[in-house]
Amino acid sequence: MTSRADIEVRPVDETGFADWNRALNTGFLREPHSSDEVIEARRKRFASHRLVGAFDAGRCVATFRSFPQELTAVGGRTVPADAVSSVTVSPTHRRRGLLSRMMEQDLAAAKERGDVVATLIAAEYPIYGRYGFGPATTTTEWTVDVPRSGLDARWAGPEDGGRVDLLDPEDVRKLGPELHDRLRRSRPGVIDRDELWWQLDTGALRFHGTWTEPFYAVYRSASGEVEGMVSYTVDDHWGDAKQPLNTASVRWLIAVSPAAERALWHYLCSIDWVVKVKSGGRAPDDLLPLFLPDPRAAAVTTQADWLWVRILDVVRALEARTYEAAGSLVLEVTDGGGLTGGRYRLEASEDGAGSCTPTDANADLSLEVGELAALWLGDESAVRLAAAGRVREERAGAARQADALLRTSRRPWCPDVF
Ligand SMILES: CC(=O)SCCNC(=O)CCNC(=O)[C@H](O)C(C)(C)COP(=O)(O)OP(=O)(O)OC[C@H]1O[C@@H](n2cnc3c(N)ncnc32)[C@H](O)[C@@H]1OP(=O)(O)O
Repeated sequence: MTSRADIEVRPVDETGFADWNRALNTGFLREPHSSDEVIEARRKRFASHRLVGAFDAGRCVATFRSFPQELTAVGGRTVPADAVSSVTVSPTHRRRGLLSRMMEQDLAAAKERGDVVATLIAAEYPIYGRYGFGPATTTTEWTVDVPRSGLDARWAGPEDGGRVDLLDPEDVRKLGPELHDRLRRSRPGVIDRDELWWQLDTGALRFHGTWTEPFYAVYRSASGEVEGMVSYTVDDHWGDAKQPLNTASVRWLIAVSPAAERALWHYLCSIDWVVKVKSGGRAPDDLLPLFLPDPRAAAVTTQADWLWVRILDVVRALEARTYEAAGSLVLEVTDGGGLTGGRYRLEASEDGAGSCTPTDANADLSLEVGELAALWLGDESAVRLAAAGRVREERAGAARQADALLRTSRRPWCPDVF
């Protein structure tokens, strides 16, 4: 076995990209070699990203990629994030510390650059807590049993003067970015989508070899404003008695008004032949079930952690968001990675603004930096974490007070995978 010192971890340039891509496919258990077209598409997609590989005797055996991202905090301000993806270690080289080496280097560089957080979508829950990440949003998928929903099957469009129209991919590339930008500035947990994201989503850039065009529909309000958009596919499934049993699967549905959400869900549930609608990943408090006369027709089929956040700068993270109540709280934050631990006083004022300063005062609440990430976007409850022994109250009632400050009336939502 090669010793740890003989395996080199270094940035990957143009010349090493095909080998890096082969190692990435291998780690994700996909066909190792990609076509030239796919390699070119990925090269284009990752051109501005930071690619790292680990090399044993010249062969790439581990991959890591990070790139600049904007994440919306509570209140609508965005913070610069170091988005981490393409994390793989070949089965021949696992559990020898390669991920730790790549992650520690990347987080140190992100801190140095001034990123406020690092983000990722975890393949498996146990991997990233050790690096200070915590689960900061939850994803929920519903499957709607359409005939049971109680929706009017004769529905012929929104009753509010708005309208739903089908879109072609090129229209999506024109109208989607502005709608998404409006959404992300109002919804904590949403991340930015760049132009290449829209090209990939609409088949203009083909990343995975095969491409099947999905359906796209838009909701416009009575005044003609674009307020919602959905992308979905439908399978072709018929029962033995020749009855249609199709399932519509939402790839994504974004909206900036409840009217748009209502209309798009009703639209999906009214497509002839469709008896099931799979919602795709939503926030756990999504409005979907409430739009159905019988909310039990929407059954939760998936509920899991989604966006993981690693706070790199406690002061800037806590000052970037707004607060639900006025108050003061001293947090003792432990950071095994040595990037942002310490004792901080959080002061939230009546207008919702927060200030955060290092302090020597007695702590109210002690917690790991990953638990702070779980609280930061408002998804988790400090009272719940205290009950589970994951945060410690140094003053009775501190967890309840933390919830009054940090929790939000709506849960955060990250609609994308990256
Ligand atoms: C953001 C994303 O890209 S998510 C995708 C993550 N990638 C995958 O799931 C692909 C398949 N898995 C892999 O490629 C690898 O197993 C990885 C990347 C998850 C881990 O890489 P490794 O080099 O084996 O990790 P490394 O040796 O640095 O492990 C560090 C520690 O994490 C633990 N660990 C690593 N992976 C896991 C896991 N999947 N489950 C539980 N613990 C894990 C190790 O046991 C080790 O613990 P220790 O320090 O107490 O001994």
